[in-house]
Amino acid sequence: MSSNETPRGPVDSSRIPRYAGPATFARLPRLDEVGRADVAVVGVPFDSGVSYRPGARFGGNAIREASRLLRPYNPAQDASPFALAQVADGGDIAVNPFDINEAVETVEAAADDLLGTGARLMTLGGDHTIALPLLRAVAKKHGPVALLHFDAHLDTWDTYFGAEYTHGTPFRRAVEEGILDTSALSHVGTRGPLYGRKDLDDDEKMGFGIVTSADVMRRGVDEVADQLRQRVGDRPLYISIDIDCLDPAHAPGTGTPEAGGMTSRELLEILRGLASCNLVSADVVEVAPAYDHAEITSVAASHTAYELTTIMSRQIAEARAQ
Ligand SMILES: N=C(N)NCCCC(=O)O
Ligand SMILES: [Zn+2]
Ligand SMILES: [Zn+2]
Repeated sequence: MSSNETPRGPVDSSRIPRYAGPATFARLPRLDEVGRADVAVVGVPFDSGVSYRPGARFGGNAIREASRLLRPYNPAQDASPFALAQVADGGDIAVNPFDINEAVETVEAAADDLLGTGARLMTLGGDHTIALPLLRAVAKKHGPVALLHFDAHLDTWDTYFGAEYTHGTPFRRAVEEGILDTSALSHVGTRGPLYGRKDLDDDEKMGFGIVTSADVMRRGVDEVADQLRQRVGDRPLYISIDIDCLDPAHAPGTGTPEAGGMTSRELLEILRGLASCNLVSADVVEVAPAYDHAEITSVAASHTAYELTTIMSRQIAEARAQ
């Protein structure tokens, strides 16, 4: 879309029932219907990197289904994200479920292609393994990026069963590869048992700060968002959201749930507090609908992706206006 074209928005749910027709994210047009997008929403049906319950390969489509109820105006950010920029659903990246190395390469290549069109990426579903190839692609474009990683887990472990590419190891690999700006890294929502104290020591050496779920509760969302904003500054920022950052009460449909997590309200409010950051791409991973009830998890994930796309659309519109 060039700057003088009006973005094509979602199907009007006051005219066509929102439960009718195939699901795209927020009932937006498909990418092939609009040619190119400022924000491409893409599913990644991959879960061969999990260490416990499988099922995140179905996350992207569950989030699309739950996103039928999203409406075009976001009052929390005073913005109509799909009118400010062209947001479109780019479908799924077809990854090999039997070969993790090949899957990682496929995700990176698909992300390269989409970023090469000038789009920012909002990926849906998959297990956390996919953050590594997505970060590789983003870093090729922007250089090493700041990372805010919302998760119960550190995901900076080394290997599982000798495997380097798993959902517990993407951010150690990313630090090793030099694709993260190690002066601006933070986990948010961390909690639960670890393998040993060394997990935390290693993580700190890699440059990560930690805001635990208990910190969010004690200090409150505004103070946490302020601190994260300061840490990130105006660096290009990637936000990776493992839905298990939420308490299992707010996100039961996930593969490695841990008690004592954030509420969906806390997560959404922290994200809104990051609206001024230079968000270049984001993911929402680890939604495993087979363990969900009443779409609790996929509704939370769809609203999370909505806040993230709103941040990106606002920034695209602001940059155009300058
Ligand atoms: N990235 C997620 N969701 N979980 C990582 C858990 C790794 C483990 O089994 O210790
Ligand atoms: Zn996790
Ligand atoms: Zn994770």
